Amino acid sequence: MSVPRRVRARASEAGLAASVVTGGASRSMWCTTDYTLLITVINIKLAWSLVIHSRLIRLGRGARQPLVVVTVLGLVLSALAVIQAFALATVFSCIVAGTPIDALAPALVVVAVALLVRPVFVALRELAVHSVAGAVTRSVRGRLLDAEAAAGPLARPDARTGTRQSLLTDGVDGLEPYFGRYVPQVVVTAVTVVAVVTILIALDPVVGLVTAIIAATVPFVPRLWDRALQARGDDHWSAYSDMNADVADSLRGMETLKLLGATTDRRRTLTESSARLLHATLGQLRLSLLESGLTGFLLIAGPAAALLAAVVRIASGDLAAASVFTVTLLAFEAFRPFRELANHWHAGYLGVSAGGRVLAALDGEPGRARSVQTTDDAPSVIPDDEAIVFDDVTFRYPGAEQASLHGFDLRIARGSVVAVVGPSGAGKSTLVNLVLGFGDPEEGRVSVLGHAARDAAPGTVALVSQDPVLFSGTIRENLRLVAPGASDDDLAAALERAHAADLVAHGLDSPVGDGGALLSGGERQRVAIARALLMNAPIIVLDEASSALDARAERHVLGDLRAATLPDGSGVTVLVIAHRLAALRHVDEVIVVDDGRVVERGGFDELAAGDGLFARLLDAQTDRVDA
Ligand SMILES: Nc1ncnc2c1ncn2[C@@H]1O[C@H](COP(=O)(O)OP(=O)(O)OP(=O)(O)O)[C@@H](O)[C@H]1O
Repeated sequence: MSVPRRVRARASEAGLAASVVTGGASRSMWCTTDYTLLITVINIKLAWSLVIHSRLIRLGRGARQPLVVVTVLGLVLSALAVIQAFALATVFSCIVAGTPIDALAPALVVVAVALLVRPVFVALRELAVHSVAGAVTRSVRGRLLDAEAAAGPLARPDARTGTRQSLLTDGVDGLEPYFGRYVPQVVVTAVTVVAVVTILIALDPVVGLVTAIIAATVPFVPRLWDRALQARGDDHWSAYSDMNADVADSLRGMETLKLLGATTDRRRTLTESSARLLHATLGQLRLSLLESGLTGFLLIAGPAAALLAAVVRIASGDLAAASVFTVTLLAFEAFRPFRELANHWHAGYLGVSAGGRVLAALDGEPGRARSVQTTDDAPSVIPDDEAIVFDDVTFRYPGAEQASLHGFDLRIARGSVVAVVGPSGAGKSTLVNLVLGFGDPEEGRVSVLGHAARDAAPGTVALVSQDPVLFSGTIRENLRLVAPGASDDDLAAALERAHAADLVAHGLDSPVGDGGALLSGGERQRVAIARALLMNAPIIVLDEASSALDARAERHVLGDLRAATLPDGSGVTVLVIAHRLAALRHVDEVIVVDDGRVVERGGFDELAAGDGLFARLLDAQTDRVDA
């Protein structure tokens, strides 16, 4: 393989074959160039498809612009490094050739400028990396939270809180280095390697080819362990999120564990999950070190092989001796981006392990697996005066063998106050979940104000549960959550309607504590009822929401809710699930549910006077009170 004389001449003249590979190049050289470029392009394509996980790339769509900026800045830094290498090679060649010191000035100025501007671009790139990280985490975390909210509590009943929390925090954070550093570096590496190898081929095809072959091998090394590394990454993430879930469970249930005398057993569980995490971390580390060792060897072997090839070519007279500096420094630059990429490799794998789970959580966005609900297709035949309609509904929880509701029919008129009662496990909470649109029936339809429940506009149904969630902050902040524009008078009025005047007297600025810990159970429930009233929702569902109040207060709250109206003057529909039946004396209708079906319905007095399930449940409670 001969090198064009013209190229050799130039290389010997300046120590720099530098830039020019022109039309005068021989056919054999072009063949070599084509071949090398082909290898490099295949290499880039493979590296891209194997190193970059295309499904994961979708997660970075919120950060396209800063990603481009980081990549461009990375390319500028690489270009500076190559220019600096050229200038240094010129300096060395001139020194060796005994060129007067004045002639070195331009090259020294280039080196000085490159050294001076480099930190500026490094700083700019760091800022851009943080923008990518911020944009990716904001967008992915937002989408995950939306998916969580849309899925509702029934979608992933077996998902542990700590596991979901890990995904939302550390899992999303794991994507930061993947997108901020690893992905742009893959592009920078690919472009730099192609550019530097092309220049080396122009200098000397043999040296260029040797560099190209070793450079093409580097991205394949981690591929040898790809599956194992990914499996170890998955193990590591599972162990990590399981341990977090165990810690979260333990913290939440600390008092219960203490009262049950189960702290020792719990400690053992935590020790075991820590040991599993340590084992998974060490396993991943061992494999990473092995892979880093081999990659590191290739990164040293690459420039060394290029230097060796250059020495052989110089010895055979095919390359000017002065070119040795250019070849060596450029060969080093061809492998430098790989070194940076290798540093981010670990981050890349973390991102891949976490990203896979993030994608799984986002699968089917907005997040709810649908079953057979057909309301969309069927024209609505819901009369205007009906707020909630269950039309021959059969519902089964995901994975459950038995249906929890079968052939369930129920029509609740707008503005009415209706109670649903029944023994434990009858299906009352299931009914509430379906009204809230958290699940889809296997058969039949659930409609809320004429729409499929799952399509009801946000704010249509206000739920107050037995153990409502209050957020750390003041009473005012908790109420303003649903009515940001409400005045203090509005807040106080809502609290009074929820029979929480004592809390008004206390002051709206009173802190409620973590999860409402500074309030009693009854106070928490009343604040939650006031919050539901402030929502101005046309339907309010109280699921054992007044269970912590005394019987008189519970009766009063329910009585007041009868009078609740919306801003347009229409009445609020109230669905009450209650165990304390005596408190339901003034509701419009009582629906009695048993074994997933409506078994009785009617007025309180009518059912109480009968001999059905309601009368038996009422008798049982009266007997208990009498006893
Ligand atoms: N997430 C779930 N997965 C599977 N089955 C469930 C799930 N939640 C409830 N069930 C089952 O559905 C049936 C109805 O439960 P539901 O919670 O609706 O009863 P309930 O009337 O509200 O009972 P309680 O008064 O004790 O709260 C029960 O057999 C229960 O075991």
